[in-house]
Amino acid sequence: MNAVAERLLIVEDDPGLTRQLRWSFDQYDPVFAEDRGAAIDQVRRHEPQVVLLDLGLPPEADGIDEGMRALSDILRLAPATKVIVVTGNGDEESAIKAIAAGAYDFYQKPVEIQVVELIIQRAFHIWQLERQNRRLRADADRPLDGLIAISEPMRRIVRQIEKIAPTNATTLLQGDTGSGKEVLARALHRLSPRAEHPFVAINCAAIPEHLLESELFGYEKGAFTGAQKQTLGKVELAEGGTLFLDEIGDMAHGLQAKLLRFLQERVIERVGGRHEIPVDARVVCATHRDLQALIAEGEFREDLYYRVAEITIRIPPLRDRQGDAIAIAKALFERANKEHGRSLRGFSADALAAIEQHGWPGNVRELEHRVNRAVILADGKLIDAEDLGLANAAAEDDDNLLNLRQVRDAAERGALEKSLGRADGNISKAARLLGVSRPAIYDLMRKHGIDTNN
Ligand SMILES: Nc1ncnc2c1ncn2[C@@H]1O[C@H](COP(=O)(O)OP(=O)(O)OP(=O)(O)O)[C@@H](O)[C@H]1O
Repeated sequence: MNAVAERLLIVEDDPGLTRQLRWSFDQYDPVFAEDRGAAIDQVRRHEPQVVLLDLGLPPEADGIDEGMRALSDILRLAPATKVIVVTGNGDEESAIKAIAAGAYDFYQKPVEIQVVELIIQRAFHIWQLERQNRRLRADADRPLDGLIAISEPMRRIVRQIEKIAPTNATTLLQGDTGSGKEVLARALHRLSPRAEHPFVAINCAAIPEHLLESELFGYEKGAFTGAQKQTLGKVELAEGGTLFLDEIGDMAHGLQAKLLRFLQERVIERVGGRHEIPVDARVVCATHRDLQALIAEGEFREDLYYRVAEITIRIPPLRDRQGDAIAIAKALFERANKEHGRSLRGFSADALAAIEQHGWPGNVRELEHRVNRAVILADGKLIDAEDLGLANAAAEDDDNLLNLRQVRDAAERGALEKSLGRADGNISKAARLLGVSRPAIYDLMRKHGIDTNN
């Protein structure tokens, strides 16, 4: 944290004393004012961290009213300023009044330069410490840190998140795999009054149905073979905080009914338990699937849909968020460059063009994956399209393709086929290569008519 130049303002109407102070404190390059108006002008112009203020200012050099007004004006304008008031000999009452009004310290005339100097030094020191503190706090208060939103649709989403955060509304984040659903859910939590309480995430697609119930709702000792002790579920662990249910579209029907009950009545029952336990947790769900279509197919309960989608936020795929891919790539690059101890300079022009052109079927996660790999493997000082594994995509036979959608679809299919090929048809491995989840790769295979039994 870099220090700023120290600047002292001396508000004093006695010319003899002013001269003495100027000479004594020239290391601070002091600025001067003789009355309240001039003092305020100097505060505006020079933003001094420390002010030495004589309380007996004209037109009432014998009273303290004008000095007290100057004190309050300065603090209103620049509350962090350390104001040291100078009072008449023995006038403790005024000094105490000034301290009560926000002055940092006081000093009684006659002025002894060495003592005043110590007080001033300490005031600058405290100001620096407080500034550091303010900065650290501001960093912690920026919960959207790390979330990059350059494109208009993403900026709109961030504004929505900021509005929804203080409420308890159950929110559904709908977006393709890797598009940032979890980052947004976390931001929502951190911006909410629940921020001090836990954020508990669970991926409904990753856990087999019979285990998901006990993961979610917990179980009592002896509820089933292996249930050796009472165990709390994710819902209970999120007490006071936020429960993030990822891939809600993949939740089995039976469990949907239990989740609905929790959302309606705000109570749960542990597996093998006999009584209801009230839980106060805000629920945020996410899915890459089209819940309306799932409802039509009878796979998702309509009543649950209306409960989880009190507010729906649709996150567009990365390819539709103009400017985001490059901005996120650059931020990811900085992080990876540091993390892997490399000293690369950035992206070459062809890499940037490839990032803009690529269809990003795996969205930000794919971007993260490619940038990380490129940072580790790049030979030169700049990352080029080849390091990103995008050289072919850029040079693909695009003359034969009519529009952007077709280009993207072709790139998506190409990447899919390549990864399946490289993984010898092993879906999990192919998903890892592409940086997408298993359900997402099945969706992509369906979309491109690729046989899952291949
Ligand atoms: N706008 C963004 N700015 C910076 N990083 C982002 C952004 N969006 C996503 N990321 C990063 O991309 C990765 C994937 O994001 P996230 O896990 O939130 O996606 P998701 O939609 O929840 O994925 P999935 O559907 O596969 O669970 C994370 O590492 C996340 O930090």
